[in-house]
Amino acid sequence: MTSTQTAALAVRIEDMQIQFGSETIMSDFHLDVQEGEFLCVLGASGCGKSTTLRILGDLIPPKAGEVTVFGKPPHEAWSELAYVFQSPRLLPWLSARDNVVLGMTLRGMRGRRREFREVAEEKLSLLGLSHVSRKPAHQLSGGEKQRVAIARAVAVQPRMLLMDEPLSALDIKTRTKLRADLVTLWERTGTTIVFVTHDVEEAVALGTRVVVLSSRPAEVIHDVRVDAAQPRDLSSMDMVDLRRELTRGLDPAEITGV
Ligand SMILES: Nc1ncnc2c1ncn2[C@@H]1O[C@H](COP(=O)(O)OP(=O)(O)OP(=O)(O)O)[C@@H](O)[C@H]1O
Repeated sequence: MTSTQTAALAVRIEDMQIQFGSETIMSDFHLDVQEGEFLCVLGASGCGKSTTLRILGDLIPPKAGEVTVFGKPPHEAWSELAYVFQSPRLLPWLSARDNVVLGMTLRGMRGRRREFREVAEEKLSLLGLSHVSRKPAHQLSGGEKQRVAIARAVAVQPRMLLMDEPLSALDIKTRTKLRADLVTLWERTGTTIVFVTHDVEEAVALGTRVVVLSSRPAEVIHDVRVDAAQPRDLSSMDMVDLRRELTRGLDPAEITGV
């Protein structure tokens, strides 16, 4: 591999082993993510998707193997990442805007509070939330809260967003709207996104690339580039075929959106 290719790599996972007690979740696992990619990760329940995100974010170490994020070990790269989880994890008594500001403060970003608020307003506006920016988080709907969580993650200007089933708790209408917002966000910022989901339709709606992991020990059983322009027609034959292809080798009980 040339140095130019290395520079374009956001994530490199080589021979990674994950073990909890006597259980081997992954052994010799490989995955590369290119900078700027919107990678969707599908896979059997318990195959290690969330654990892999935690390893990238330096929350836990792998048992063995080499993991680099932007060419560095995860403990040197964590400040370039931001997480979005399935639940929004906001402080309920703070306004939407101040939850975003808090994220920037906790990240140790330098600046005046007024500047932080301006950035927060801008990110909330990008996600269609200007009208609720002063509302306390506990008064927001589930979809609004998750948007605030995404705005909070984006406000720290991460080079990579790690998203762990961020839309799965939302109703279909909100989910569909948020998918479109996420694509807009990705197009405008160019941030690398690694997005874990159980929903095949969601993966093909969002990703520039979709990988599917087998159950333990997990390995990549499908790795597909999705070149279709956004917004995508999910009922087109190409998309229907792609959804079928991606579900081969997966337990139908563990996935949705086929
Ligand atoms: N801290 C831990 N201690 C022990 N076992 C763990 C720990 N964290 C995860 N596991 C186990 O490791 C396996 C992989 O977990 P992980 O959450 O990464 O799976 P996943 O692919 O994200 O699953 P799902 O799709 O169901 O969310 C599971 O069997 C889980 O029970």
